[in-house]
Amino acid sequence: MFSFHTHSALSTTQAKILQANSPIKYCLTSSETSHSFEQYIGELSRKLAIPTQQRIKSQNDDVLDCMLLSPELTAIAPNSFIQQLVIYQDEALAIGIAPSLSPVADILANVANNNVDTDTRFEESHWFFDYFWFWLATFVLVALFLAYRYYTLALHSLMLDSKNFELDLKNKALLDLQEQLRARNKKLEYLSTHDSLTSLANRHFFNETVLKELNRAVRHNSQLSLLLIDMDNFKAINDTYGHSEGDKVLIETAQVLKKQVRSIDIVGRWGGEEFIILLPNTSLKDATMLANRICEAVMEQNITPVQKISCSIGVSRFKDGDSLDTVFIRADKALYEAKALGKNRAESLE
Ligand SMILES: Nc1nc2c(ncn2[C@@H]2O[C@H](COP(=O)(O)OP(=O)(O)OP(=O)(O)O)[C@@H](O)[C@H]2O)c(=O)[nH]1
Repeated sequence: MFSFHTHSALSTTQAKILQANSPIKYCLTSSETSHSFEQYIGELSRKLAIPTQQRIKSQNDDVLDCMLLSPELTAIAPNSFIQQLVIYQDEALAIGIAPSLSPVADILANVANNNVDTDTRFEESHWFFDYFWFWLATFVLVALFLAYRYYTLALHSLMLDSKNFELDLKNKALLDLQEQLRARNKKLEYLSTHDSLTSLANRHFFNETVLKELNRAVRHNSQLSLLLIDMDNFKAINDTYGHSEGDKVLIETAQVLKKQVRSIDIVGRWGGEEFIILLPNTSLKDATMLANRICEAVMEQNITPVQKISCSIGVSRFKDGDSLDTVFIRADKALYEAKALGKNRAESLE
């Protein structure tokens, strides 16, 4: 492939050579070594009777194919020289070397036909080199812009990461707080529904549970019984051993009661030294049997230093239209009966 270079597009070595041969203006070069081109120029020079053209070589391989028109050729204006090259193109064809030179011939023909000033034409054909600084500046600007974009994006991403990290920490702290809150709520709920001394259901929770169980019993047409338990001679225990020993008796008795019932039964502390047990799906007879078993179990306790302690129990059952109050009254009557009959026993009232 052949090309024309203006001075500005030539290498330093080429420019020097040109200067030495001043005022030569243009340099016809090929990127490949081309003997046919040399021959072509030689032939043309001979036919045009142009003083011998001069081929200048340098140590630089790049310039090996640089063909300079000798200083004598400056007598011919570049345009007219080019025109003559075109004129002799046919002759070049005749000597069989033109085909490999067709790119050169095409360029020359275009220049001649368009009647374009060679300077302009050649400058146009080397737009890249002539606008080198423009392209370089554009490239640098684009590179700077991309670097800036990358930098801002990276910075943004870093800031987001840090924000995310911060949010993660806050989120974790919130989750911890939520967990603590949940645990406290659970504890509060437990405290509000259980007796602090015995850990049995308190009266409030027991009342709520009775309502649910009563509804269930009505729905399933099942029996529901109630035990009212009162410790015997508890005042004497307190008086003899002290209030804290009395508390201990209440705590241990609560454990005995829990052990005697099923998991579906609800044991509560009604108040003072009184306990209450709700027995779902239990007849009055079975409830009375359980009450007697409880009396025996309480008696079997050996609490130091009180040792023997007993309780009395009143038993009743829910009938149609009953509420906790009405059943409680009958159970209390039965309890009174048990006390009256000598304590440490169970009595029932339908
Ligand atoms: N240690 C302790 N004593 C309590 C508690 N609640 C009530 N008492 C006591 O239980 C005693 C109940 O006494 P009373 O109602 O006279 O009944 P009692 O002595 O058991 O006699 P009977 O019921 O007839 O067998 C009182 O002395 C109350 O102070 C408590 O939580 N802890």
